[in-house]
Amino acid sequence: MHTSGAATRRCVVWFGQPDRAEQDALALAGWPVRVADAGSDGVGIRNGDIVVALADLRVDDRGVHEAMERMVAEHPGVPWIALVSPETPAREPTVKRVLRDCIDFFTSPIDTERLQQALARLSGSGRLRGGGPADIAGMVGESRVMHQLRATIRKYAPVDLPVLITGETGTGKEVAASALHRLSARAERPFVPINCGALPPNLVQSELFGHERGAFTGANARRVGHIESASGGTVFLDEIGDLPLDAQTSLLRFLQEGTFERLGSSQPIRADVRVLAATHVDLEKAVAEGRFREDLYYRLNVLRLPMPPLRERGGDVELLAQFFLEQFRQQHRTGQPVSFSASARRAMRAFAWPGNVRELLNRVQRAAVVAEGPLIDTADLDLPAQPAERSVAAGLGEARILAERDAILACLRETRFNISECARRLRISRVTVYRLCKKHRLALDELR
Ligand SMILES: Nc1ncnc2c1ncn2[C@@H]1O[C@H](COP(=O)(O)OP(=O)(O)OP(=O)(O)O)[C@@H](O)[C@H]1O
Repeated sequence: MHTSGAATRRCVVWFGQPDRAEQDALALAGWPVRVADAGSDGVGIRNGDIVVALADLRVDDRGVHEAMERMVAEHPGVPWIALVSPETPAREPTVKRVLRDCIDFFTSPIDTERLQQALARLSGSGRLRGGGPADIAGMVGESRVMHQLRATIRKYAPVDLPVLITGETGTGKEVAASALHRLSARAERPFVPINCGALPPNLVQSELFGHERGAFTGANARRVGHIESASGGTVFLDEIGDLPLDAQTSLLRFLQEGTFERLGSSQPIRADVRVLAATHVDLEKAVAEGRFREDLYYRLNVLRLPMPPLRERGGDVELLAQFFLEQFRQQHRTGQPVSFSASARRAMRAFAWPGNVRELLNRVQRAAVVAEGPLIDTADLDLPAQPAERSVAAGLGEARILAERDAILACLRETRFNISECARRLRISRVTVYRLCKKHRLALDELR
């Protein structure tokens, strides 16, 4: 990628050909422009950079559009804004796909003032962060599926519609719901999570919508329900499949009309609340079996967010394990253990994680307590051991090489690719870190 402009903490990477006035206007607003070519190797994010990418589609050139489509698809974690002109073939499938993946678009002549405002809004919304494992606060993961998930969350957050979050238990559905809230215009208002499965069936209506005094035996005072208390904000209905049918009917009415009634009252109350729902059961099956209202299902299922199981997130399992270990060490002010042995890492990678991220968190916390030395081992995690087949079969020489590669890669990940820190931990020089990366064909740019 060829770039112009100085190294910076935040910048616009403009894939295309901005004119001088456009570049100057953004630079003056504190957004230096790096001009880049869509056919280049990547967005060129340097460590800690905060980047917005502009997909300049103002030329009628199929090659450029195809390159842009590849670039946008390969960097779902970056917010993209499209620039179009009357020359842009907006009906071309390639162009349509780029536009679909962008969070906003501007038409030529570009209103740079409005563009500056859009960039300022993006900064203010907390949607822009430097690259790093916790790109959306509390959501760790660098795998492709997690980048895609974060891009979808950013896209759904500002749209004031229900989102149905699906996925196995412990995949982070509540973490995602909280992110959708924090990245929305409702962020300053309440976020109210409700576990529908934990509510006693006879109290669900009252818990959700409140009750008047005397509405039922024991209702000694008026009570405001969760929906009303979330006014202006977001409710997150976890385990929505467990909602009894009468509460489903009230919820449907609320979603359709924006009103509800407290139990024991016929006075409709209006509340402005966004509804997010989650399920780990097959809601379609519940509909087919008559346990869940079909009309409510369609209302909730406007935008769908499937959470990937941990076993499909590749190296994220190690990243998350190290994250939880560091959290534990900070909370409990303990010095040891500091990391995981190579066999523990193999075991974590091979395990199917039926309880997903929550199970990993629990196992790491337990292991942090029981481990004796500086490294958590497979037995501390109570996981089945995985033989290091390749090393044994290949003899000692190759085993040493593989161990060296594993150690350097693990340390790079733990230090989030901070070369100086990695060198310090391994007690080698920075030059040696680079030399070993070259020797083991570890492409730092790609791994980052
Ligand atoms: N990507 C992630 N990064 C860091 N922590 C995570 C991540 N995903 C989940 N967690 C943590 O894992 C635990 C389980 O997450 P959460 O409660 O959001 O899962 P869930 O899918 O809602 O579970 P359930 O189906 O049981 O309701 C929480 O402690 C959460 O903070």
